Amino acid sequence: MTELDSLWEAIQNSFRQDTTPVTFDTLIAPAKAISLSQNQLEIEVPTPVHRDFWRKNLNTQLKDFAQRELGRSIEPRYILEGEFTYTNKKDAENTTPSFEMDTPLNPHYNFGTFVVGEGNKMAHAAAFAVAESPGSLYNPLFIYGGVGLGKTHLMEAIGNHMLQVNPKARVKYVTSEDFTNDYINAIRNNTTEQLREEYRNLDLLLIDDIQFLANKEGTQLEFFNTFNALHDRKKQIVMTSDRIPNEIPELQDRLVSRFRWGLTVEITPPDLETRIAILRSKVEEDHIDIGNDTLNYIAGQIDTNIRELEGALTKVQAFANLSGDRITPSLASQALKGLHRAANTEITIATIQKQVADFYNITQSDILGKKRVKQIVMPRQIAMYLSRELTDSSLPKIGNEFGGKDHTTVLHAIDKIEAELKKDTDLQNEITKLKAKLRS
Ligand SMILES: Nc1ncnc2c1ncn2[C@@H]1O[C@H](COP(=O)(O)OP(=O)(O)OP(=O)(O)O)[C@@H](O)[C@H]1O
Repeated sequence: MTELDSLWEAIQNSFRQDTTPVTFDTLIAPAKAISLSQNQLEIEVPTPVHRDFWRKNLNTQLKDFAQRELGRSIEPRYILEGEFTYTNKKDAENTTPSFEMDTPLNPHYNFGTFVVGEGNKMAHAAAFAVAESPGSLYNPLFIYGGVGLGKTHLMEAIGNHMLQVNPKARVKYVTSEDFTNDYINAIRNNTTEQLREEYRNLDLLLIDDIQFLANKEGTQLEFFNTFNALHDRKKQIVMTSDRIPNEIPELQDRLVSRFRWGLTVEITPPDLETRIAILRSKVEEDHIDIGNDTLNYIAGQIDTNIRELEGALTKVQAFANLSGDRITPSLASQALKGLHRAANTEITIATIQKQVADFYNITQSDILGKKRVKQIVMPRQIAMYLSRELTDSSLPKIGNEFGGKDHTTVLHAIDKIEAELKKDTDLQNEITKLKAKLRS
């Protein structure tokens, strides 16, 4: 008989004497010891109910019995039958659960390198205030806006600032997908307690792209609990998203309402001056010799996404390096030919309204107006739906551009069209045609 077998037999006997036969037969006997190391005993249980029961009601006794038998203390670990474990999967031996590997902050993402302009000044001020007094001013801070507008930059700047003031601060940056994966791995590896401990002992949690929690109920619950634990202890939470909390589909109301406890700020696309200033700060930082006229030209080409703006600058530089020519507006224009075309075909809400109005033989002012007749209501809803699909605009912005309508009206329109599209093939064809026209 191995040490493991004799230990388990002794433990089972002790439990048999200490509990009722029913409890023993239903909850204790089905558990099996599967491995024993210096300080860990792995026990396989058939269902999560068994696992919970062992953890809650039998853990202390189990440790006492084992200590008595072995003369040393061991930590029990419960594994669901058939579940993945590190010890029985050789190839996973060197894998540590991902939540132990903090994503390091990008040192470039700090307040010093962030150019403040009209579209981001409120978000910048809020982020800075939070970095200066974490946990007390705006908690959570929720930053939302379109793609590539500096949300992650600002969020990480808060983390970098906090670490500068206190290098020992526990700061964690994750995307909501990382959070989901951490959670799934923890369930699979039976390490949810460690995961919780790790997240709930942070000083600052930065969670990026929170919209990806949509439809993930279990993760939302875990996040809800993490949120509460941090918030109760006045630890700062910062989130980013491409939209406001109540526009995130299938996000539980209790999360939405908690996200509103702090401050929600929007970042909107930068105006021309800010785009030029961003480019200028980048060329200064990288010591690139490039004149203002060229910077103005590049900034004029890309107006919605700062990542693309930076990409355009890199493209122009690469083009100049290859050709050996000086960087001028005309060289930039050659380098950005493809981009230029893309910028020209960018779809705006106004173009959508016009195309939809033409398509259904109504006027653009019908689309913007309030008439409730069917021939107008449906095209109006289609135009709202397409605005959401084909532009980066938020619901409030769309509402605004449709004659100052409330964002809930827009949301209702989108839901309505989505529902119709599932069953109405004529509508499907019409929308396909409209999209093709808009993209041509
Ligand atoms: N105001 C700014 N000043 C300087 N650089 C900026 C500014 N805003 C954005 N950037 C730069 O633009 C790039 C994209 O920014 P970032 O990744 O923060 O955008 P995002 O809003 O998080 O995008 P996504 O929605 O794709 O996650 C980064 O390199 C960032 O440093």
